[in-house]
Amino acid sequence: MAEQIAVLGAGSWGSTLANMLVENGHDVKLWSRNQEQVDQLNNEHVNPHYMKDLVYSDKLVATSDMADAVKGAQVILIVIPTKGLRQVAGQLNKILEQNNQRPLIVHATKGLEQNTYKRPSEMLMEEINEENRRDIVVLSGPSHAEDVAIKDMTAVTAACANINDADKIQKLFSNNYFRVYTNNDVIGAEFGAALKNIIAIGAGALQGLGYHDNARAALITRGLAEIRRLGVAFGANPMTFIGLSGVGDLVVTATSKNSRNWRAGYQLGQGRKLDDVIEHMGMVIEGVYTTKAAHELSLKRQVKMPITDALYRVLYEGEDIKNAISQLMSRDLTSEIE
Ligand SMILES: NC(=O)C1=CN([C@@H]2O[C@H](COP(=O)(O)OP(=O)(O)OC[C@H]3O[C@@H](n4cnc5c(N)ncnc54)[C@H](OP(=O)(O)O)[C@@H]3O)[C@@H](O)[C@H]2O)C=CC1
Ligand SMILES: O=C(CO)COP(=O)(O)O
Repeated sequence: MAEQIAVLGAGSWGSTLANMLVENGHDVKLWSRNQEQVDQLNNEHVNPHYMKDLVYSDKLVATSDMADAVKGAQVILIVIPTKGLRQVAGQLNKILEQNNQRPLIVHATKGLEQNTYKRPSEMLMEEINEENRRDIVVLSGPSHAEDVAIKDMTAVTAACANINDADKIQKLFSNNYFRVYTNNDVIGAEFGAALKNIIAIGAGALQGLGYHDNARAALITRGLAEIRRLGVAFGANPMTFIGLSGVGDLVVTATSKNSRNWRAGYQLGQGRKLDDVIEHMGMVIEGVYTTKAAHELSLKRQVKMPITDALYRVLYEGEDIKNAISQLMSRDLTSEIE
């Protein structure tokens, strides 16, 4: 059945999902704060800054008026980088209050908030009144926008404490190339999504420095061990980390040139400066900010995250990457299984 869906955020992922939802037969309004981008999407059906090869459906309606996007929507999908999420959610809350609206809210944001270390669903629950929302659904998993745009086979997770809401999102989003599984572990899905970006930067850096397959496999495996450790300390189900929003997303991000986090790491490995890498990416590199949040959180919770700590020193304290790698490799020898 066709649903009315609002998508907030017209970057790479938001605009690609909005287009896919139109092709799934839904009535979709895509909100962007940028009027020029809205005009390009409506008139030329392109979004060249974010998705240079995608021609969008002429049934997709873009708008820079959030109230217009949201009016009457039964489902609202939020695809805003972590840094802007609270502000957009606050704006949305005012509109929902005025309309007396109670939609199902889904987000696809992958990060942790600076200083508070909150997960995206926690930020959304704080910013959007309980009377104006149901449980939050997390859409996560190995899903580069570039692959979904060309209808490559993709499988993701819809996680929600209320499994009926996860089921609803599973049905709305799934099609013959995009398969959605459900999970009730929101904490695990969000920690997996946020923390894999740190490891992806590390994997790119290793490649930029000239390391090979063994190094990448070691980083991914031991990276997953520390992602799971932090997630479980906050109540995540350890099984989630061997699922799509765990190892699945880690593998795709840590092995693909489509990943902005991997590309950032690669350039750092090749000797470029962080500010320069951020400036030239033109899209969000969530892992840079999540490294700081996760490093601080791991100290606070006394959870060992040696790879995250090494990357923190490289990104925020100017340590040479090669030194950080030697330090990692010369730590006390330990058991693989805790
Ligand atoms: N790209 C991908 O393949 C995937 C991305 N994700 C996650 O989705 C989230 C969004 O990523 P992605 O779409 O790739 O990011 P992009 O950098 O491609 O786009 C970000 C979008 O968010 C908008 N935006 C940023 N801050 C604000 C704000 N304060 N108010 C309003 N709009 C804002 C930007 O607007 P403007 O252009 O005006 O700056 C832009 O439209 C991230 O957390 C990412 O990790 C998840 C799965 C896949
Ligand atoms: O989360 C993603 C794919 O699942 C996107 O990763 P990047 O942000 O590294 O491009």
